[in-house]
Amino acid sequence: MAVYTTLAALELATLIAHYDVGTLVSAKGIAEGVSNSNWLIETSEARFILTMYEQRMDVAELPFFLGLLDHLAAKGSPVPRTIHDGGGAAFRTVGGKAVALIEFLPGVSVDRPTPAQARAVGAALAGLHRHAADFTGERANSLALPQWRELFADCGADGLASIDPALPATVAQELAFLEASWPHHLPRSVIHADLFPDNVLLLDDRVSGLIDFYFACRDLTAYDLAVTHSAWCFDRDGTFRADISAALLAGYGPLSADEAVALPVLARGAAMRFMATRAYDWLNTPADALVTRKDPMDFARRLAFYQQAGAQAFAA
Ligand SMILES: Nc1ncnc2c1ncn2[C@@H]1O[C@H](COP(=O)(O)OP(=O)(O)O)[C@@H](O)[C@H]1O
Ligand SMILES: N[C@@H](CCOP(=O)(O)O)C(=O)O
Repeated sequence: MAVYTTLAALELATLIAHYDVGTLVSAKGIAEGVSNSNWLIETSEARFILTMYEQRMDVAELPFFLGLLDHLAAKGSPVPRTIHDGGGAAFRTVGGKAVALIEFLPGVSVDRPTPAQARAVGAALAGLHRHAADFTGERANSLALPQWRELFADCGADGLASIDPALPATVAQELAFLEASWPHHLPRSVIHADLFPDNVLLLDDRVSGLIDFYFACRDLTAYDLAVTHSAWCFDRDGTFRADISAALLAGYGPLSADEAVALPVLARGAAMRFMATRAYDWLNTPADALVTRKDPMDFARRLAFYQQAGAQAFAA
């Protein structure tokens, strides 16, 4: 459940009155998501998403995230626009917390994509990278290799072993491998960095929304494809879906020779990135917290797959 803060009807109506969007009709908390509080807002004119940024968000970074949404939407990516208030501001403050009103996009997140949907996701990701090319905002990746090492160190060997006895050795070996082989020289761009199925809205085979840009940053472009591959190409039981992989890669389009060679290493990195945050959260989320912890072992198994399959994981 991701509604950490309650907002009284009067507070909501007062907030909405600062925008040229009609009058408040209803507001419902949205249970999905883990990071921020979200409400589905209905006004006399349209639907919107109201996001309240919770403790993990550095408000100084909001202009980057919200500016990126506006830039991509203007270029034609299926990304929600930020609604600006009467004074032109992209976010406001309520009870000491930043809030933004965002365009509501239709569509549903799928659990088990079809190849046609995976192809559309690949194409939408390529479009996002193209459309972001002239975005001037800058944000470094705050969850890159050095931070994975820090997060695993914070977990401690005993903590990792409490998740799985083999995890401390797996993590130590893989960090050493990635630090020695990370392809720092590849082309860079603004990337989404978290394009999981729950961050993509689909209408049949069409991508109607790319959402949740709060990990977006400038990093290796092909790393974004590797993240997306690691998130989309496995069944719930961990089985690799070669058909989804082939469709996602075909939808994305051709990579440079260097990027294609680097994909297996980038995918191992992607698996480690999500193992790191999930393991940290697994050990540090109180039992009575409102959010459901995500299993780090899902990505330990994907890492083992990428280690074993190498380039075969990306065969056409
Ligand atoms: N622009 C949008 N249009 C439609 N639904 C949205 C939009 N933004 C968020 N949502 C809904 O809210 C949920 C949580 O949003 P998300 O940004 O993923 O939160 P979190 O950052 O906490 O994970 C999404 O799963 C989706 O159902
Ligand atoms: N995609 C990440 C979790 C990030 O949460 P989100 O709800 O903000 O996308 C994972 O699966 O570990």
